[in-house]
Formats: sequence, C-alpha cells, structure tokens
Amino acid sequence: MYARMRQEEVHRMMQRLARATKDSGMVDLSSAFFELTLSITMRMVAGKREHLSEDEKLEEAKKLREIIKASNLLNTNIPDYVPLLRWTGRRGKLLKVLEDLQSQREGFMQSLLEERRKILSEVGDLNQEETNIKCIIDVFLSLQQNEPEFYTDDMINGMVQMMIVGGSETTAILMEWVLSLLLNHPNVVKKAYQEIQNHIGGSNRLIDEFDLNHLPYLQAIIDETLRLYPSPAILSHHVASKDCTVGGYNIPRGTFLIVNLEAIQTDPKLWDEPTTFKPERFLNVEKKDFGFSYLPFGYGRRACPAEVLGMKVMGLAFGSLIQCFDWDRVSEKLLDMKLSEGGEFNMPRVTPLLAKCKIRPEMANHLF
Ligand code: HEM
Repeated sequence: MYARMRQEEVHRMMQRLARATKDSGMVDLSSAFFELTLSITMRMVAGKREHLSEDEKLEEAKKLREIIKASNLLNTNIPDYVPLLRWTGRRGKLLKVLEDLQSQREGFMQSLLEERRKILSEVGDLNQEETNIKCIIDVFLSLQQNEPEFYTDDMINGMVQMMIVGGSETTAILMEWVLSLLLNHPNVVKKAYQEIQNHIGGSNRLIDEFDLNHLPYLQAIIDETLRLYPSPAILSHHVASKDCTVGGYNIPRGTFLIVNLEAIQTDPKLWDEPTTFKPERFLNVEKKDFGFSYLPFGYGRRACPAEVLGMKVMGLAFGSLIQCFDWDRVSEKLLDMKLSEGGEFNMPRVTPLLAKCKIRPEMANHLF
C-alpha cells in the first residue's frame, strides 16, 4: 500500500539532491532524510505533504518539526530510571514541559483530523476519486461512524501522534547512520552498486520496491546498520507483567524494565567481531535465527508495527542513492561515528551529515 507515493517522495529527494550537487557538490543529508521520512509519514497518515515543502516559511511545518524533535528529546525521563531524583524539583519541571508539549501535539493532530473530516464531507468516498487515496485518518474516521464509542477523537488523535512522531525521525536518523557507514566503507558501496547493476542492468530505469527482494546485499547493509546503530538504542516503557527471572535475577511483577539494545547487539559473547561493519553476516541467514540477539524493532506485542514500512523506505532510498550517485566524504578523514550524548532517545549523530556526491552520468536523465 502507498508504494507509488513512497516512490514519488524518494524521487523528489533524489531530484533535490541532484540540483544541490550541481550547485556545490556538497549535500546536507540530515535535512534531506528528515524531509523524506516526514513527507512519507504525513502523506500516509494525513494525506498531505505540504507541511514539508521546501518552503520552510510555513508556520505549521516548523511547528510539526519542533513537536517531533521535542517528543524524542523528552522521551527519556531520567527520574523514571533513577527514582531518587523524583524527590528533586526536576520531575515537577519536566512534567510541566511534557504537559505543554502534549497539549501542542494534541492540538496539531486534532487540526489534521478536522481537515480530513471536512474533505471527506465535501468529496464523499475518496476511493472513488482517482486523484486522491485514502489516508490513515480517513480509515479511522470511517470506522468511527460505525463504532463511535471505541474510535473516539481522543483515540484517533493518540494513534496519529504515535505514527507521526514515531515514524519520521527514527527512520531519518537510521538513514544517516547507513550513509555514514557507507561513506567510511566505499568497498561496500561498490558491491551494492554491482548488485543493483546485475539485477536491473544499464540505466534504463530507476530501482523500485519490487526490486528489493532481489537485492540481498543492499538489505544486509541496512540490517547491519540496525545492529550497530539501533534507533532507539534502548527499549524503555516496558513493565514485567508477571514475576520472572532474567539472567539469574528475580524480577517481581510490575518492575520497570529497560532493554539495552545497543549492548545486546554488540555483545562479544553473541557476535563475532561485534563492532565491525560486516553486512555479509546477514547474507544467507534468516533474521529470526538470531533470536533475542537482534531486536532492532523490539519484540512481542509492543514491537514496532511498521517494520516492513521502515525497511521498504530505507531499501528504496539507499538503492536509489547508490544507483544514481557516486559518493564521497567531505574530507579524507573517516567520519566521526560517535552517538550523540545529548540524552536523545533516538541516538542521532553528534554532527549533521554532509557528503559529496556526483550524479552517475548515465542516470542524469532520470533526475532532471
Ligand atoms: C526503520 C525504522 C524504524 C525502526 C528501527 C523502529 C523501531 C521501533 C522500536 C525499537 C520500537 C519499540 C519496540 C519496543 O519497545 O519493544 C518501535 C515502536 C513503534 N514504532 Fe517503530 N521503528 C521504525 C519505523 C517506524 C515507522 C515508520 C512508524 C510509523 C509510521 C513506526 C511506528 C511505531 C509505533 C507506533 C511504535 C509503538 C508501538 C507500541 O508501543 O505498541 N515506527 N519502533
């Protein structure tokens, strides 16, 4: 579902990068990736992308970005982990900030709901409209008509918040890590490019989502990045639903549990050369065979509901970036791969990601 829309948005990003690289040869990937993932999420959830147009003057666009950034920043509440701090004033201050943020988020999402409600009342069933497709809010609103006590505005508002806030920055940050690793490992880019060439052949068309199943090495690059740089790096907000034992420790029911994904996925007892970027380790294996050693989308009932979507967006974006551009670092030095220590839940890079790229001449006619 929404495959054509994802293709359009990736193509739009590629065209923007092509224009930027013609001017300066240098591109700001942090902005490009955030814009891509936000556009895709907004179109899918709310049926529009204009929040995210290049025209950053739009007040709403700025507001949405601020909400997403603040949500991810505030997701890690230190007093939840160090109960002693609950007795200090910090908790009270934080609660106030969270209340303000929540009221902004609710207001913003409610305006999206009202907008779709108005459109639906004007045009009727969007499925009949060839130019418009149903977005997720439309689906919720039509369910609301049959079960209003369950699909309340509050419930829909909460779901929409989770999708927009959870879906955009996480994927964008991961994309920054994928490209950072690629810039530091040009031999990996070469192999991925060869794989794309072998499958598609020549320059007659751009890669699409149907190609992804035939590109295992590209897929392995993304899997290996998710191992080394999981975003989020910790799974928090879990509570033991019954008494249990973990690693020999007795955990009473109700205990707040934190899973340190980064530590598990780079544990030398579980992984060979744990900190080395080796996409090959994901070739010819079933990911489920790694069991609890590899959980970049969480596990069980509260696992990420959008794993397939996230993997498709990243696969399509990186397949296209490798197919159409030659990549290089801005300096000879390897990129700094340190995680941000700013306490951010999603573990972004310390510095924004800049790179040099050149359009592969044979692909230029697809981008201009
Ligand atoms: C490659 C990109 C993504 C990664 C690596 C990722 C990873 C995760 C992880 C680790 C969790 C927490 C699981 C847990 O605590 O056990 C999660 C939850 C969630 N993710 Fe994603 N995610 C990605 C993309 C997305 C997208 C695109 C969306 C929506 C459009 C999304 C929506 C959600 C939601 C709604 C939850 C909360 C689920 C719940 O609490 O029941 N994610 N994600």
